[in-house]
Amino acid sequence: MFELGILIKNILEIYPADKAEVLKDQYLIIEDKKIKKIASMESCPSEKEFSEQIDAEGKILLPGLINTHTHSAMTLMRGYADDMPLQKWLQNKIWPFEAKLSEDDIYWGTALGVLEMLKSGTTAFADMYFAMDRAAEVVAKSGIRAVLAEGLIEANDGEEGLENSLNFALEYNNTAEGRITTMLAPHAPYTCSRAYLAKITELAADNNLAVHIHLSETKAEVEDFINKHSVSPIKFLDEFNFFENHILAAHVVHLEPGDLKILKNDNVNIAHNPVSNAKLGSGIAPIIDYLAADINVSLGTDGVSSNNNLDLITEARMAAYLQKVNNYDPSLIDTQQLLKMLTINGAQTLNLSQTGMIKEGKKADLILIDTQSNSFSYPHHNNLSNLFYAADSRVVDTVIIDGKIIVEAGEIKTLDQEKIYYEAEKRAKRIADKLK
Ligand SMILES: CSC[C@H]1O[C@@H](n2cnc3c(O)ncnc32)[C@H](O)[C@@H]1O
Ligand SMILES: [Zn+2]
Repeated sequence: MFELGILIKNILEIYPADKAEVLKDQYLIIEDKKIKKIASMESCPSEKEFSEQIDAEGKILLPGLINTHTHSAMTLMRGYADDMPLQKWLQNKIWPFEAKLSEDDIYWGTALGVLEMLKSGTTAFADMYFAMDRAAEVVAKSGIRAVLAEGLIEANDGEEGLENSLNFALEYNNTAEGRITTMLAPHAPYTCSRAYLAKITELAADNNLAVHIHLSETKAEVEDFINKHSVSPIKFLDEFNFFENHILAAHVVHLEPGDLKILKNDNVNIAHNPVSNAKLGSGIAPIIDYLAADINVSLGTDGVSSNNNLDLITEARMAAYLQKVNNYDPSLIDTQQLLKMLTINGAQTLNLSQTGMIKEGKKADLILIDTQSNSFSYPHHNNLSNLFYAADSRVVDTVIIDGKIIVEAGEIKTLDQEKIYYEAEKRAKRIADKLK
């Protein structure tokens, strides 16, 4: 049947993200999954010409937010392991819990993560975890966009795991009507050997796949690495051309001399995770230096166990505040930069160049923010300021992905929220009880 498209009318303001300009009193037409037209309400066509229409009075339109580093199923570990440093947290609490996860647990943990991401305005995310075929089921059902990768820890996964992760990446790339793409994902240079990482580098190049990795997250990790290998993790990877593929490097908090030059020359994409870095006491990534060097910086939440939510609006606030306080300079990282990190930069990081901005011809991944919501606060001098400095994700009203309305008036249309809460609670308790 011929699809008539969606009309969004009376949009208070549009923030395109690729330019600082704010468009006021607009309408936008979505057709065939894409943004067909953006224009002033003065020339708005009749709503009869459309199959669906949204009245966006009092609402502002933004590109969908992009979470460039998470482990969705870790929602099951929310509140299970707080107030610990990274290695102790992983070794004493997280890895023992993960060893007890079944594939169904991962399905329901991912479902809880995706539900929370959608309701908080995230339209695309990058996930590194286990049993990603089950995560892919959730992505397909929910309508979200995702870049999925099977995480690899050499001691657990070995050659067989590597082969499986490649098979997953090849089989699932460009599935769910194109909403799922894939990467390879060695966990970190301290859990994978040179030979293993070199093999992944070769496989990524041969199969045109990007690579997602945790990199230089804590001071102790970098110091231990240097003691063992005599060079920093970044220099170590550079020695066998790891960075020649498209790289999504999560964290990148602690640099050694020479590292910044490598990141810049090799166009490494950095997923900055300020809340997780703060909570685990890992430090503050020098993103001001990255941005000054024209390195692409986007934002990620990391897993819920180190955050403890998936709210990119509060993540952005933390990103700005940490740079301001750490450098004694309140002018650092303004709201337009936050918007860019959450959208265009995220799209570049995930190789999703058709998303991340509001422009005719781009994919219709869009969110409407309700400026009348209690959480948005008053007065309204500057709506982007209220969004990032006063609000939280409860202000998200509508989420559209690939031209489809997924969240309407704050309610999810594609997933069974009550069932997800029930399953997540039951499964998280079962594992925690076993580990007591
Ligand atoms: C191999 S799948 C991903 C693996 O990473 C673990 N993880 C979660 N958060 C972090 C982090 O901040 N640094 C390092 N590793 C992390 C997760 O629990 C999985 O085991
Ligand atoms: Zn992580």
